[in-house]
Amino acid sequence: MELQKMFELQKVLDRRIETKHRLEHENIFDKKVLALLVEIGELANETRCFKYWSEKGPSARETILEEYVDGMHFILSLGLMFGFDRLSGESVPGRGRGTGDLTVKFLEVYDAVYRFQREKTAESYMALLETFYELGELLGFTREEIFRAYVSKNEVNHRRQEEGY
Ligand SMILES: O=c1ccn([C@H]2C[C@H](O)[C@@H](COP(=O)(O)O)O2)c(=O)[nH]1
Repeated sequence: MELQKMFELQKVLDRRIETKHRLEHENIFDKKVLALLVEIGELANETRCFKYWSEKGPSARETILEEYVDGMHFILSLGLMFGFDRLSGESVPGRGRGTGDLTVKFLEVYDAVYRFQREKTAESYMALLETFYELGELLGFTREEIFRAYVSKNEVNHRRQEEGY
């Protein structure tokens, strides 16, 4: 299943980054949370959904998808820190809430991140993953598309580590 495969790829990338940057004994939880919050902000910026003062439209779909999977990287990475990859099972059941206002959904995602940061429970993690998938659905991305874009960005991230990014 896609989610399980993404967790596997994320584990390999994270190990590589941690070894290269000597982070095996560091607690980088807060940095990962902040990195995720920044990625969500970058994604919101590309959609321009909240820019009521502007007439410019959103960025290209591909650009938005790439920002989305950057966020997915950090969500998976956070889950791996607590072994929640094993809990996620076969699939994340969509609550069918991938509809509605994009701005509201972004705020729900931020809320889910903060809740997970406080609680660090399997339940709050699954809620975060679900809300993030709902955001993806609202942006018009299928799970297959998300998976393919994730794999491709994961490869880019490996290359960047090779090149001393
Ligand atoms: O421990 C980490 C650190 C970074 N990334 C990935 C996630 C994003 O795809 C990308 C962020 O890179 P910037 O372009 O924002 O520097 O790096 C990880 O997967 N794991």
